Amino acid sequence: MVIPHPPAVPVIDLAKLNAGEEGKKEVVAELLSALRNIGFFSVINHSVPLPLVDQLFKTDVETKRRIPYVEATNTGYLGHGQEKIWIAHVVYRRLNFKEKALDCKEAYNMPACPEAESLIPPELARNGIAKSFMESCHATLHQLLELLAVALDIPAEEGGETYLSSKHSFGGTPSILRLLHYPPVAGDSAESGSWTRAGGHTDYGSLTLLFQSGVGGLEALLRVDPTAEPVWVPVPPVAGAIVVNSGDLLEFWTRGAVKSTVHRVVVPQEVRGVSRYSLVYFAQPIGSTPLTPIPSPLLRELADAAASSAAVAGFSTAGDVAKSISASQHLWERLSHTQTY
Ligand SMILES: O=C(O)CCC(=O)C(=O)O
Ligand SMILES: [Fe+2]
Repeated sequence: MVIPHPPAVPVIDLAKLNAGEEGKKEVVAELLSALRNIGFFSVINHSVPLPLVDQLFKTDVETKRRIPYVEATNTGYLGHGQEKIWIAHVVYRRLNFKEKALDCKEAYNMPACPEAESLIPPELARNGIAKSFMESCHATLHQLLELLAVALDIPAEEGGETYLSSKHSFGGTPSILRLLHYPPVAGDSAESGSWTRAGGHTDYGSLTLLFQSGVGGLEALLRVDPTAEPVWVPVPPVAGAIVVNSGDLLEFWTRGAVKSTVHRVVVPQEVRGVSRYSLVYFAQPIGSTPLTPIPSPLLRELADAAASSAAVAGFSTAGDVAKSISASQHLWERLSHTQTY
């Protein structure tokens, strides 16, 4: 469906945090509204050094290929067609999209924790590139989780501002940093229907931080009536920005008040013949973290309405998975449906 004025993905300027309490209030409100509405936003004036992003984009394919994929840790290299990400998502299946394509991409997953240095290729371990990048992603993750905790008004006796960030240690979690390369597409092959860059899916963790090269194609599914044609909103590259989206765990923890938005990567006409690179930091909490609701008065107020509308719209992953499982059980369950080999 083409809608005349699709909503734009909000851009949140973290520099406002330097403008005292008023600035912080504004950012907190923008963050919650973006997560509640589309589940995607871009942040500018963050503290992740951009030269590191460029260095990681340039990682040589041979370097990545040398480290084979290991299912038990979800790390290493996956080549073209080895992932078919769309099929894992129960909500997506229910929408009955025709897309059953393989993902035409290569992915290289690194554990996003300091103790995993032996799994980081020497080229990226040298000069501490990978480690510095992960540390700065982690610091931004904490900053965003603390702003979200403020937005949700979590009481101090429950952990307050650090309720969410304290569950996301640096190390000791299955968080990963993923280097993605989508090869150039020739002619009309993108329309053949047998493959896509990344099929529609939700992310399995809490928040995802994504850095895109200047090449577009990422799209978020707008939550509309599931019986109508889906509406995809472009998530365009914004120079120097991080794209942030909510994953399944935030949907569980907020009882559906924040959704885990379905997204995909397509090949717009203007970027055919061009490689696309992205870097994705998939944040996961400590594996044993339960999927129980965040203690928040605001969420309690929203819970009933959100639960019933989510159930009606059929967009709730929360309703599809037993709530008694832990964050890592959810992750491994989702991963087990993703690989094609
Ligand atoms: O490459 C992108 O822009 C998005 C990739 C993505 O959504 C994923 O790997 O989960
Ligand atoms: Fe994703």
